[in-house]
Amino acid sequence: MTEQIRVAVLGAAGRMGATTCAAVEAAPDLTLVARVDSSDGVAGVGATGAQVAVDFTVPSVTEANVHALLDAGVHAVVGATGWTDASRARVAEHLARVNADRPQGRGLGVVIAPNFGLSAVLAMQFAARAARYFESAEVIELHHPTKVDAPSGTARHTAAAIAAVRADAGLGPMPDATETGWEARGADVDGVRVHAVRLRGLVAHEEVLLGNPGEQLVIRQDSFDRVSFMPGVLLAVREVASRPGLTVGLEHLLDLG
Ligand SMILES: NC(=O)C1=CN([C@@H]2O[C@H](COP(=O)(O)OP(=O)(O)OC[C@H]3O[C@@H](n4cnc5c(N)ncnc54)[C@H](OP(=O)(O)O)[C@@H]3O)[C@@H](O)[C@H]2O)C=CC1
Ligand SMILES: O=C(O)C1=N[C@H](C(=O)O)C[C@H](O)C1
Repeated sequence: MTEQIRVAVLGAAGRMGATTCAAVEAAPDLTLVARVDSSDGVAGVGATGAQVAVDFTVPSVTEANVHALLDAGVHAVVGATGWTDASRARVAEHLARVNADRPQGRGLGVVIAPNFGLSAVLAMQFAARAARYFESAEVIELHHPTKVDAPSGTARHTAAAIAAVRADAGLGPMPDATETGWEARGADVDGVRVHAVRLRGLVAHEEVLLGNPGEQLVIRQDSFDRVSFMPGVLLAVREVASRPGLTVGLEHLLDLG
């Protein structure tokens, strides 16, 4: 029999949490040992024997959950949004501290992925690859109307990557003659405009528009069902223990990073 990885799911009653519980239960090498909801709190996860916890909670609690998991000696796979450079840096610093006290080769790992869907990861990669060749770039994310945060974590990550590539290539600000009505031009993420659509019937979708004189490149991905995120989530659950420290983005587990 293959060695089982014991998994806890935080936010288990939510849309992604419930889908993750089903995927873990269906995986022959994983055992679901805890379903943690908002009424339970994260404190008891260590006592469940979980080796890895998957966090699909909400932006307001996910960072605190990760710190509690690290204090309990549990690896973390994080899909919840709301992460910033500062909160990621605090987790990296916490990891360095706990791992200094752990035996060689037994360090804790945290994988934070703004999007576990292969189509989304590839769209972000393609957009970053293309960004240096275009004068203009804008991001449109489209989601179900029950989503609490905007713009999406994926769109922020996409825009930040485009901005980094543009800066590296020495591209200046994008052409934009707007003088009035800035509220209609979307959020500014590192100088890249990001537009958020909330529409009944949608799940999770993103378009990156790249423009030059006389031409346009559109990169689009669609997650029609939350099962699309599960291969990425399960990959991270299986890999996190062999990646001590902080990993941001599923691309690094797919050898795309
Ligand atoms: N990385 C990725 O690939 C993806 C990321 N996401 C992200 O995942 C997150 C969850 O999305 P979704 O499932 O749609 O949202 P839901 O609102 O359906 O689920 C969130 C769940 O977390 C629970 N929760 C809140 N606080 C706690 C807590 N302290 N401990 C345990 N559980 C808690 C909520 O319970 P209650 O309702 O009782 O408060 C709820 O059941 C979002 O940030 C979303 O953006 C979504 C899809 C893919
Ligand atoms: O809330 C969602 O649904 C999603 N959230 C993530 C995000 O904000 O990027 C990932 C995906 O877009 C679905």
